[in-house]
Amino acid sequence: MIQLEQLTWQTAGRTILEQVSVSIPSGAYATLMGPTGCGKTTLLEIICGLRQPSAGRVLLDGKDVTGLEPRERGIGYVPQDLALFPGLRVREQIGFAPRLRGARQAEVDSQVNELAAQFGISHLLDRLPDLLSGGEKQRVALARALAARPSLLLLDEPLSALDEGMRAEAVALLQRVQQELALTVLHVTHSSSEAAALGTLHLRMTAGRIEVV
Ligand SMILES: Nc1ncnc2c1ncn2[C@@H]1O[C@H](COP(=O)(O)OP(=O)(O)OP(=O)(O)O)[C@@H](O)[C@H]1O
Repeated sequence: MIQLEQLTWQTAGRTILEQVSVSIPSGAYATLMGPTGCGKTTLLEIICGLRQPSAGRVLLDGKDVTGLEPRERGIGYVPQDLALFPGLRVREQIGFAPRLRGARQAEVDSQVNELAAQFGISHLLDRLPDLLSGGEKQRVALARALAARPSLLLLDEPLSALDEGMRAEAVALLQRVQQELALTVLHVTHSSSEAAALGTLHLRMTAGRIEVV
């Protein structure tokens, strides 16, 4: 369960988010749409702790996480540009969070292999990100986010770089992963068909506010 309470974010004299309050129940697949520049990425970054709100609170399963570091929040984040680490091979990207948790090598390897199989990227484990296609990068970024074993997954337009066929495949993959892992998802998209296919809760942001549609 994510609860956003009266979140406000101001910068350079502009109010981008204005007292945004919304609850997303555990296990929901929430989609968030809204015009470009309205503050969707800003909201995701506040939820995962990459930005501090000017006011308001973020609660995860009833716990106030507003002051916690990103890695203390148990949130998986796939940013718009995917942000793969340039010098790391796919196995190191996916193994990053388990390593950070202090997992032993055998445990890291087994988790990397399991996620790679789940995402159909086992044959790519020794590649650097420069040598991956857009769709392959997107799968690696998702696998890397899930390696942190999050209960909440934040996705910022994760399918926008994909062609129609790959997008349909990715939608099916997201549905399967969300159900298998009982994840709560907040997925930003500009595509109403993507939102309709995936969402169990539809949110719209306009003029710094969010409403359920
Ligand atoms: N660090 C910053 N300093 C000043 N303005 C910023 C900063 N970060 C974001 N903004 C502004 O805040 C607004 C919201 O940006 P944000 O990236 O959250 O929008 P968005 O809804 O995700 O857009 P898009 O759909 O195009 O990805 C934009 O007008 C942007 O220019």
